[in-house]
Formats: sequence, C-alpha cells, structure tokens
Amino acid sequence: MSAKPWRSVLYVPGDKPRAVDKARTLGADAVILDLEDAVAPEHKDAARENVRAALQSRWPCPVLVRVNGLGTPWEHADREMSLLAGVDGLVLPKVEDARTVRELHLRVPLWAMIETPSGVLHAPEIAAVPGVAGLLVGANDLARALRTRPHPERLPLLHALSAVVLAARAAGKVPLDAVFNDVRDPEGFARECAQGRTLGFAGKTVIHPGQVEAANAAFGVTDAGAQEARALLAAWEEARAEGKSVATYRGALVEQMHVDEAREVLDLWEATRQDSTL
Ligand SMILES: CC(C)(COP(=O)(O)OP(=O)(O)OC[C@H]1O[C@@H](n2cnc3c(N)ncnc32)[C@H](O)[C@@H]1OP(=O)(O)O)[C@@H](O)C(=O)NCCC(=O)NCCSC(=O)C[C@H](O)C(=O)O
Ligand SMILES: [Mg+2]
Repeated sequence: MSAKPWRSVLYVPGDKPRAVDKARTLGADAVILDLEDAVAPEHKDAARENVRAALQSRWPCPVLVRVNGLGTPWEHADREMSLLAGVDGLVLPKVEDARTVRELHLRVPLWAMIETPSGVLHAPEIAAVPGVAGLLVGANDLARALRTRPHPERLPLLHALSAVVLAARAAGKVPLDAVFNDVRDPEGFARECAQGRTLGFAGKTVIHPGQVEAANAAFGVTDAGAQEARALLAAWEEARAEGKSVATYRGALVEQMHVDEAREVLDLWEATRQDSTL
C-alpha cells in the first residue's frame, strides 16, 4: 500500500495564470487554487474563469479549490464551477461548526479550514463529518481573531494547533499546518516546518515555490529514515519468530505501535521515492 503524501500543499492565487501554470512544475504534493483571500473582490469572477480553465487540463498532483466562504456573494458560483470542472476537493474557509459542513452534501472531499475560535472549539465534530478529508489551520485569521501577538515559536497558537491535530487524528483525517508568511526567511520556515511535524501535522500549507522543497523534506522520509524503519521491522520479526511478544532495537523497546509507525514511514517513503534523497 502506498500512502497519499500531503507534505506540501501550495496555495496559488486564482487570478494569477502564470503562477497557476508554474504550480504544475514545483513538486508540491497538492495545489490549492485560491478564490478567497488571495483574490480581490473585483477579480473574483475572472479568477473563477482562470481556475475553470486550469481544471480542464491534467495535473501531476491533486488540485483543490479554496472557494469563498459561506454567505459571500461568490460562494455558490465558486462551488458549482469547481464541481462541474472536476476538482479533486474543495477547501472551505472559516468553518465554524459541523452542521454547515454536513448540510453541504458535497460529492468531493472537503477540506475544512480552522481559523476562528469557534472553529477550533468545534474541530472534533467538524473533522468527524463524513466527507471531510482534512483540517487546515489558517493561522493569519486565527491570530487576528484571538488578538494574539506574533511569536517566533507560535506560543499563543500552540493550543489551537494541537487541538487541530488532535481533532483530525481522532477522526482519521489529515491535519495540515498553517502558512509561513515571510517567503524570504527560509530558516524561519524550516524551523516552523520542524515544529509542525513535531506537533503531528502531516504537512504544511505553503505560499511560494521556494517553500515546497523544504516542506517536502521536513514532512517526508529520507532513505536513511526508511532504512531505520526496515531495520526495526527486521528486529521485530526476529523477536516474534523466537516467540517473544516485544523486541528491542538499538536498546529501545519495540511494540506493535512502533511496528505500525515503521510501516507508515515506509509507505510514505514509497509514495515519495523520487525525492526521498533530500
Ligand atoms: C507571497 C507572494 C505575493 C510573493 O510574490 P512575488 O514577490 O511575486 O514572488 P516571486 O517574485 O518570488 O515569484 C517568483 C516566481 O514564482 C511564482 N510564484 C509566486 N508565488 C507562487 C505560488 N504561490 N504558486 C506558484 N507560483 C508562484 C511567480 O509567479 C514567479 O514566477 P515567474 O514570473 O515565472 O518567475 C506570492 O508568492 C503569492 O501570491 N503567494 C500566494 C499567496 C496566497 O495564495 N495567499 C492565500 C493563501 S494563504 C492564506 O490565505 C492564509 C490563511 O487563510 C490564513 O488565515 O492564515
Ligand atoms: Mg484565512
């Protein structure tokens, strides 16, 4: 089995056809064509037509569309266009509760953005709705709503970040970390990716071509990591063949959950092998 990777998920403004074209070539695990906050109101209709055209052609990765939020003048047209054009999933911004998501009855996977205090508090019910594929943190909106101040280690948002991971993982859905705004700060970006991975996110939403490779590396598996996983599995199989219930590998206890984790690591490695030498 090969796991679907979500290491890097690239937002592309729907009203920038050049950037949309470039997005096909950047090695992101998925792309979000954005009709919401990256597009000014006067460009919404043109952006929707660009996105419609972009969805007609083949992509090397899943393509999602972030539609405008419920209650906006563009919401309905965005959704209809995306569904008719064959989108792989919809990203719904500012999801506040499970009821609104349930009532959409979509026929494609829905990715819910958690970026309001209410969204964080209702994240477990939102994640549990059938058809919801994952949760994405919108840290800019959330920071604004919470009146937090910027902090290099995202201290004021840690509770919300972990709440999103917890909700998504409890429901078997994919948690995606927030964007990092400063596209000229690769060190800061790498630090935030490492933090996101440590917190349990499956990948990071990114906003610039220069962030894709670092996100793929941070949330991916190196050849050395795959080799470690194989060695742990071998130690486990040897112990089991000797009738033991647990094993040790490099002096540390190995139980079933470590075996499951090692298999997951190998699945991700397998799914992303072309760039696993990073
Ligand atoms: C952040 C940017 C505005 C920076 O733009 P710019 O200074 O023009 O970038 P570069 O000159 O370095 O661009 C170099 C080339 O790369 C292409 N490019 C840039 N960004 C993208 C992209 N996202 N996808 C694909 N290609 C991209 C440029 O076209 C240049 O190509 P070329 O001309 O061929 O050399 C800009 O990066 C940008 O607009 N990024 C996306 C912003 C966005 O989508 N925002 C909305 C999502 S994030 C959000 O809403 C947050 C969330 O909701 C929350 O609440 O937190
Ligand atoms: Mg937002």
